[in-house]
Amino acid sequence: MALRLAKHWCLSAIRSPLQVISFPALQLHVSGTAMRADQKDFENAVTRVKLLKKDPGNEMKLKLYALYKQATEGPCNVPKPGVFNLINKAKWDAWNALGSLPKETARQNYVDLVSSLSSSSASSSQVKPGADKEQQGSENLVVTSENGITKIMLNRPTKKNAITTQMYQEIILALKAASKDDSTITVLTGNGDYYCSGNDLSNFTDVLSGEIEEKVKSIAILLRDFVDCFIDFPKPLIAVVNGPAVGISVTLLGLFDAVYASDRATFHTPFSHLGQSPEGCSSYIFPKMMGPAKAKEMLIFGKKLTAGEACARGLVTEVFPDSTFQTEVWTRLKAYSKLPPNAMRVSKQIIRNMEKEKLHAVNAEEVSVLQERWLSDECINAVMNFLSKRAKL
Ligand SMILES: CCCCC/C=C/C(=O)SCCNC(=O)CCNC(=O)[C@H](O)C(C)(C)COP(=O)(O)OP(=O)(O)OC[C@H]1O[C@@H](n2cnc3c(N)ncnc32)[C@H](O)[C@@H]1OP(=O)(O)O
Repeated sequence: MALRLAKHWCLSAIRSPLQVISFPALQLHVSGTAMRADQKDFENAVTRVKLLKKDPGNEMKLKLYALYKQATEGPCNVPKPGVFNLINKAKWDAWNALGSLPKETARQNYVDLVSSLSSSSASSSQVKPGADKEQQGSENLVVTSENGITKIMLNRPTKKNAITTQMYQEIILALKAASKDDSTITVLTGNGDYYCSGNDLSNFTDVLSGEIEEKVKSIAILLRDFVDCFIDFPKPLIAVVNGPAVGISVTLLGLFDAVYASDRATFHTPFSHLGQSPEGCSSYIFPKMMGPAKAKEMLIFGKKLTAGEACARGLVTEVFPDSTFQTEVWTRLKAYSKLPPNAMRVSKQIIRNMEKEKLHAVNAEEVSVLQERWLSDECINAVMNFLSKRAKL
């Protein structure tokens, strides 16, 4: 089963052609190795290139392009593009420079080159996690505390604040710390034009490297712990929804004590489109909150709501014009933060305690269904489709 899926992921990703966005001169220095790459290694390498998180730069892209063409089509056999067709000329030059390099050698060189790329990006990303735990925040998650308010801000605006696995862990730590700090209320918000685009879909790319079921299991445990933290959070928790919200950032809103939204915000749960199913206790809270018909419109059919519609359905507490959103909301929150903290905690607890057990059970059930979904062809295809369209190479 695992092998079949691994193969499926790899083959599904080989779709978009390589595109080079600039055109530096090219010199090839690719060493061979004793190991011979077979077709499957090559396909795996092609997939890994599409999923690289960091742009490898144009020179590297040209090398990869040339080796790919040589490995799949043999020596350059197309007419040289005109002098003003700069990008295609650079690509042609790169391919042509490989002369009569045999296809097998090109394939091996491509695999080696991708391995060197993947290992250098892995080593640079390993530096962070330890330090982040101590700081309870990082570049992607900024935690500040003042005037009785702890603010947890998603800070990945170029990716629309999509949540990586590291960010899930950091949010868990930040919530645990906030539950014990001196603040009266805790706020979750986003930096930039989006509140959050939901789960970072490249969280699933690790699954490519094998042991699929184990990886999916660890993501499931992470999701369950993450949602549990919201269920158990003891202080007033407020969402300041500064822009569009997608996926898990929407479903979680049912666990907040107040949700303030800019009139620019939208609320979208495209689970069926992604071959997935609802999480964040929304399968239980949304029907209770807005009635089953309206909840199903969102959770099954993926209807995107405006802030006004979300407010009418009880998902949002109040909508503010975007131009005055930050000022109005923060003025309100500062006033709330001066209310007696113990009274607010006790009131929250008495409301939450009625349903806490049920919510934990719902969370466990949702995660278990999702765990199956993540292994389904529907989900795999949808995620690969997004990721391969996104790939810039
Ligand atoms: C622990 C596991 C939990 C699992 C449960 C969670 C489930 C969910 O949350 S499901 C929802 C997942 N999210 C999505 O499906 C949204 C995917 N993104 C989009 O549809 C669009 O990016 C957009 C509508 C959010 C924004 O579109 P647009 O304004 O056109 O901007 P771009 O598409 O160009 O996005 C800019 C940049 O950001 C990257 N990005 C955005 N969202 C995600 C994401 N969810 N995952 C990964 N990357 C994302 C996008 O790829 C662009 O990157 P570059 O191409 O590198 O610039």
